[in-house]
Amino acid sequence: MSTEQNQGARILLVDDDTSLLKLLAIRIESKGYQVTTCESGMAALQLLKNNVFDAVVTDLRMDEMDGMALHRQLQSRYPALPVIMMTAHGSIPDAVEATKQGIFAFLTKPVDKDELFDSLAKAIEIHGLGADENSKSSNIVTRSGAMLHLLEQVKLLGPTHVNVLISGASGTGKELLANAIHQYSHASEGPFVAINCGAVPGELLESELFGHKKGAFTGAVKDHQGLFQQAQGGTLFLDEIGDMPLNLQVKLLRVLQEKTIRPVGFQEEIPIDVRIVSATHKNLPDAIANQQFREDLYYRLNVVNLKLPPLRERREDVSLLAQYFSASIAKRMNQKEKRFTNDAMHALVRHDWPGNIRQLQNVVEQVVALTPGEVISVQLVESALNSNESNIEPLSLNDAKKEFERDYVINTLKMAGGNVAEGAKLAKRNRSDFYKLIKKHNIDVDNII
Ligand SMILES: Nc1ncnc2c1ncn2[C@@H]1O[C@H](COP(=O)(O)OP(=O)(O)OP(=O)(O)O)[C@@H](O)[C@H]1O
Repeated sequence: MSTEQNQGARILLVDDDTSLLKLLAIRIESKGYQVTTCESGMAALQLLKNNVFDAVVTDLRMDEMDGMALHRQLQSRYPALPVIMMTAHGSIPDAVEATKQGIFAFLTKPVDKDELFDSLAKAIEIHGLGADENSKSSNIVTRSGAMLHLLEQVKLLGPTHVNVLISGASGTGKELLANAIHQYSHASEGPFVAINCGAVPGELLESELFGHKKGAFTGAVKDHQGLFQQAQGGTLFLDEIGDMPLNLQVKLLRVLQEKTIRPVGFQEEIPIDVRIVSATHKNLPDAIANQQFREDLYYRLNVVNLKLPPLRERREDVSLLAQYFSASIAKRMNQKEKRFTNDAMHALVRHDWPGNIRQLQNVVEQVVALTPGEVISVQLVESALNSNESNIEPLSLNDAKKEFERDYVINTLKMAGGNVAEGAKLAKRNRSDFYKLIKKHNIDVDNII
């Protein structure tokens, strides 16, 4: 890590030897760090209550609370905070034991300044900068500049009631961000209701969203309240909006314009007061160009667009999230929190995370479950990364083509209102060719709308 990247990193320096404290502070500040000093473990804990630090450098031998006791306190209160311990020559505890306890580095006094700078730079490279205050008010764990900027926008947007479209790859935290928008809105006391439009078959989605009357169709054995009504006075999160069938897109647009819904089989309109946050991993302008998404609906939903970066573009969040997930498991299972060795953490930070935060969460769950002691090894992390990656099998080119062709025919038929001749025209194919495609993919034309 370069000196420029250290700018702003906040170091808490603890030593009861005041002259050494001053000297070390000047040295560390000369490298571009911000240094806060204090003379006891208790004072350090007090400072940590109201300030965020990125690393702690502490003396081992101190009266009342020594460096190890301070470290134990820090470990339970701030597990992601790296601790560098300084000690007089000859009193270094067994290095293996020290690493097991999660101490980032042991330095002998008199401290070699290059060794100190190396340890600090490495600690901040691996652990990144501390989570920011802004992220604490939502459930979003982050210290990434891009994410903190997004959270600032969320704070501003929350109370405005405008529709927000979140774009980002799978597992980047779209639902969590949608929930943060809700938390910052005036309707935060109201319900937050989420639906994945891609996971519900088209024919069911309409009644899921708008509800239905008993007997409106076969299987409608009683009145059903739709999600719009369930979200009344709150927020409705429409995940994977790009997968919504075209006929429903028309209905949704009408709802957004009229601010009323009509459950299937109902005669009367019901007024609704619901804020819409939607999300997609698809490129909607492309879907519009391919006539798979309505442009007018896009502009209604996309009053403001928030883009969630993939995890590999905010690597500074990896260690924070990994420790957060490990701590959450410990809390859930009522166990002691398991810690990663420096090498294990480095392996996580270097990884590319195609499945983003959800994948990181899976890997952490896996390694925590397979670690008998308290320290998670690099070997275990590497094997979890390998097995996890091989689970995400890419489609073969042939399968991808088949999938695309099938979706294309279905969407074209939808646009043609289920009329095969019209569909063939839109696809610029003759009718018998288009029929062959319908047969090849086993598409039920009668139920296409
Ligand atoms: N910054 C974060 N801090 C803590 N947990 C997070 C964060 N981002 C995501 N998660 C967790 O990761 C998991 C995936 O997040 P989420 O469901 O919000 O992603 P998504 O983008 O909506 O995924 P998909 O596109 O697959 O629906 C969830 O368990 C969520 O709580």
